Amino acid sequence: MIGVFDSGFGGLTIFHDLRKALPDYDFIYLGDNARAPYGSRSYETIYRYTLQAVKALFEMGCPLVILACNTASARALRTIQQRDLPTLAPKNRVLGIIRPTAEDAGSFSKTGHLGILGTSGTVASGSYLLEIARFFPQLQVTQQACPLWASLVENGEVDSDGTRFFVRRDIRLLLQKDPQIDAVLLACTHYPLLSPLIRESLPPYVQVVSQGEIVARKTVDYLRRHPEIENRLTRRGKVEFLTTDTPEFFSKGATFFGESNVFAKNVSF
Ligand SMILES: N[C@@H](CCC(=O)O)C(=O)O
Repeated sequence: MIGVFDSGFGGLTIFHDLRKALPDYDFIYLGDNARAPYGSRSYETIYRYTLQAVKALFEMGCPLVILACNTASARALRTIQQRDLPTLAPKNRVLGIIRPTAEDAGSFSKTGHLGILGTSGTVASGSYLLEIARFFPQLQVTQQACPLWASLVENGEVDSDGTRFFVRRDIRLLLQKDPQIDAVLLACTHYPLLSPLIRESLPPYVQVVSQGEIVARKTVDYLRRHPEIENRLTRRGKVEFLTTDTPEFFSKGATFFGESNVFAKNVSF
C-alpha cells in the first residue's frame, strides 16, 4: 500500500492524481483533520505530528509514504528521512512534494518571475527558495504566506466573501513584491480548492500551477526507478481513508475535494 498523508483534506488534491496515474495500486489516505491546520504551528509540533502519522502508516503496511502536504514536507521530511527512518524502518521510504515540484519550476513562468503561495510554515522554511535555486538559479522566486487559507478550506469556506477578501489581499501583497510575476505556484495542497477565487484575483496573463499532476508523474517515475519499493506494493486497486477526526466529519469535507460517499475510519495516535 502507498500511504498518503496530509494535515487534513488538502492532500486529497494530490491523492486524486496519484490514483489516476496508478489505478492498480492500493492506497491509504490519512488526514490529521483533528489537528489541522499545521501551517502556523511550530517546527517541533509539525515534526511530531507528521512522525506519528508516518509511523502509523508504516505499521499498517505502507512501505512508501508520500507527505502530500507542503508544510509537513518543509518542516518534517528531512528529519524523518535522516534521523528516524534508519532506526524505524530502514527499507521504507518517505517522500515529500517540494522537491518534485521544484524540479519542474523552470517551466512554470515565461518571464522568469515566479510567485509562491503557501502556509506560514512552508514560506518560513525557505524550502522552495532553496530547492528551486538548486535547479533554476536564474529564476526570480517571490513567496507570500497565506495564513488563513488552509483553515478556510478545511472548514468548507471555499467561496465566501470572507475567503474572497483574504485571497485578494494575499495575492495583492505577492504582486506588490514582484509585479513581473506571470506564474503562481499553489504550494499548499489545500489551495486548488480556492482556484476560482485565486483566478479572479489575478491578472489573466498569470498562470496558476497546482501540484497534483506533477507529483503523480514523479511518483510513477520514482517507482520505475525503485523496483525494491515497487515490488513491495500491493496492487488490487483498493483505497482506504483514515482520519483523526470523526468519520462523519471526513465524509462531509471530502465531498468538496471530489471524493463522495467516502467512509473513513477514525485513527488516533
Ligand atoms: N496541506 C497543506 C497544509 C495546510 C495546513 O495544514 O496548514 C500544505 O500543503 O501545506
